[in-house]
Amino acid sequence: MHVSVVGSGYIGTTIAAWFAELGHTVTNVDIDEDVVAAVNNGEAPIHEPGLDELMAAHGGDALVATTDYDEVAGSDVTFLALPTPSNDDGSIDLSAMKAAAESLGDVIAEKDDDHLVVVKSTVIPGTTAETIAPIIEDASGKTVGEGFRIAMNPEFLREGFALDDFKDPDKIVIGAEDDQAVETLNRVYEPLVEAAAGDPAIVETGIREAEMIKYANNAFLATKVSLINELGNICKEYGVDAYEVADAIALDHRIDEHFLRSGLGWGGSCFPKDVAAIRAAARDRDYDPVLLDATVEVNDRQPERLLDLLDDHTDVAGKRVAVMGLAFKPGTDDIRYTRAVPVIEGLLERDAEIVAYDPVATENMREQYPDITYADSAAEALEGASAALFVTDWDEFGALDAEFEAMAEPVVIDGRRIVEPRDGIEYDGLTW
Ligand SMILES: NC(=O)c1ccc[n+]([C@@H]2O[C@H](COP(=O)([O-])OP(=O)(O)OC[C@H]3O[C@@H](n4cnc5c(N)ncnc54)[C@H](O)[C@@H]3O)[C@@H](O)[C@H]2O)c1
Ligand SMILES: O=c1ccn([C@@H]2O[C@H](COP(=O)(O)OP(=O)(O)O[C@H]3O[C@H](CO)[C@@H](O)[C@H](O)[C@H]3O)[C@@H](O)[C@H]2O)c(=O)[nH]1
Repeated sequence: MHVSVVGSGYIGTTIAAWFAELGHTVTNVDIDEDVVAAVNNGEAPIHEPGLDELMAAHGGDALVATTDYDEVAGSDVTFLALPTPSNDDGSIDLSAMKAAAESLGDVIAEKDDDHLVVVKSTVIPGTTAETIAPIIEDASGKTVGEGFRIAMNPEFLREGFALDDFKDPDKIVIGAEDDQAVETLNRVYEPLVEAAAGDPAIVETGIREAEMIKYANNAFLATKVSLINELGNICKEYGVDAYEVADAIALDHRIDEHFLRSGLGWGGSCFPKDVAAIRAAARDRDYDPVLLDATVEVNDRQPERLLDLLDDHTDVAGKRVAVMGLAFKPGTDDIRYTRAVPVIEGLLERDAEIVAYDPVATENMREQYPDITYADSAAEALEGASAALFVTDWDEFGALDAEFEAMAEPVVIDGRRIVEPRDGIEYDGLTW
């Protein structure tokens, strides 16, 4: 099939590359010329393990990027993989989606065959049918079901594992109100389902349900992490090993072992924005989402708790402090809503001299904090530091050993349970 993907960010690039790998012809549209050039040169515009190889194989070949929406006309189906960031009140900003819907409508106006538009972005229930579809109708002069069709197909992949998650998903959710849209989406995913190592469930449901399933998924997982963080905080007060407790409760299949790592809490481009959006949407309908409010409150407190632990061990004013990890989690250069930001802010308030290290996210953070020092290695960050705060659980941090000996004062405050306590360091951790 000929598939087009609008937006070539974390989701758009991943799905475009995979659709090409699965044998589809793929056209990728993005407004950013640098992104388009990278894709056509066979380079990944974002950092994601394994993506370089996939882009090298298909970029400029089965996968061609363009800034020109007209190129979409030759495709059978278009996925909208555009950002839906938070407004100040938590609701989602649909400006990119609306602009793309209008451009797509102009293309559909000129097209003779039927076209399927699939919302891949995370949007509040009602958005696809009540906001996106009418814009395409106005711009194309056609109506849903006559000239074009609409569907919603949320994405559940995780950054850092994007390729594996996409090719081997637990579920594929197809939200649509007409059989032809369902059939087309099933054909798009057919080679993926055949190649998947597991047996992904295909959930055929309504458009609103598909939109809500995405928020429910993320709200559930974010709440699970906040719950284990709350329990971890209580464990610490009682000198109980929170990870032993987590391992034991995970044996109950109703709980399971995933998302039970307590620590600094959740960041990233999705949980913060999606929990904020569904809380705002609930309030919009006069429903008070007390549990989701608490989910966020627990999460907001974790960096403060880390900084309180630091204060228990040393006064960092005027001292060099290493911030170990800047990405919101390992395996990505994404710093959106990373817990590193409240940690850096807390250290700046304490007049610490910050030296930060991350294996891949340094350049992104440098744009936000140009005035702090960035080290090229973990060893360089630790050298001469009076304290080290572990913010991201990169594997390489777990292997640090002799490097701690170069610290001025070996105070190690672990936000991610990544450093093993040992002789020679003054260790404290959020949940240990
Ligand atoms: N990042 C994830 O892991 C993830 C996972 C599941 C769902 N999602 C959802 O997918 C959506 C996209 O997220 P993302 O992280 O890929 O976003 P992103 O910010 O990484 O990428 C968006 C891309 O869209 C381009 N763009 C912006 N406006 C455009 C327009 N009018 N026309 C064409 N291109 C345009 C940008 O240049 C950018 O390359 C969001 O709704 C997000 O919630 C993201
Ligand atoms: O036990 C855990 C698991 C995760 N986290 C933190 O939670 C955040 C999110 O992690 P993860 O879910 O692995 O990364 P994302 O790439 O943000 O993926 C989430 O958000 C995506 C975008 O919506 C969804 O597609 C995925 O299903 C969903 O897991 C990160 O800050 C992690 O450090 C923990 O603190 N403890």
